[in-house]
Amino acid sequence: MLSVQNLHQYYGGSHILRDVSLSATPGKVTVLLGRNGVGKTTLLKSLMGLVPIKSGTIALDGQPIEGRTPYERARAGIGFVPQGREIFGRLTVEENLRMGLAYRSASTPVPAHLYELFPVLKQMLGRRGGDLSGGQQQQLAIARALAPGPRLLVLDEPTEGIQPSIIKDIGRVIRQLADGGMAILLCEQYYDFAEELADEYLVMERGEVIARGPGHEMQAKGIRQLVAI
Ligand SMILES: Nc1ncnc2c1ncn2[C@@H]1O[C@H](COP(=O)(O)OP(=O)(O)OP(=O)(O)O)[C@@H](O)[C@H]1O
Repeated sequence: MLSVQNLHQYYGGSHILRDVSLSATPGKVTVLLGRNGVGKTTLLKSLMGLVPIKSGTIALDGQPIEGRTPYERARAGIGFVPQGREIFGRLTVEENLRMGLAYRSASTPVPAHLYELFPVLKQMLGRRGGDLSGGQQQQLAIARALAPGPRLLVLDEPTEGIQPSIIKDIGRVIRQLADGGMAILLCEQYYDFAEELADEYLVMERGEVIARGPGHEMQAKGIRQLVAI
């Protein structure tokens, strides 16, 4: 489904992504681990077309997308949950969800199954996004990304600053989505959460992928030590 080959990216003279290759597959959670500042967010933004790449290819179902706009990539089936959630604080929960449907017709309803995944959102439909807790905002950001029905969901550190009970709920939803056939690319620093969900893992250090393999090997390979602060 998603195939990234030999990606390089620079901010000015700084070489930020160095020959990064990875893939994400339907029905699997691919976890990207790395400490602060190794280039995870830059990689995800490159995938979404939010920052330009210098060289390399990004393909969705075999079709190159690296020349496409973020909007076109969303339409092609990629949902993005950005770091820091980027909820519209002055819009209601329902309006935030509708933003996820912006490229559909105005009468397209918010899919009801989103409220089954995140029941709290149904109770808070009229509440302003800015009045939600961090965990509720994170759930809203995930639901907004899911609203148009993506085939690949890309999440940038969804556990950052979130209370443990909501982290558990988010983990359950991610597993459920993958079991339903969605491809998931999850960028994380929280090792235990990542290990529990990973079907495949990659570790980045200074812009390079330094380790990769099946999720069940993470413990034996000592991956925790690679990302410990
Ligand atoms: N707009 C920018 N201009 C210049 N340098 C940047 C810019 N954004 C990020 N960087 C640098 O690029 C490197 C990678 O940053 P990035 O945010 O991708 O890392 P990260 O692994 O996602 O870290 P974090 O977990 O803190 O988000 C860092 O050294 C950062 O300082």
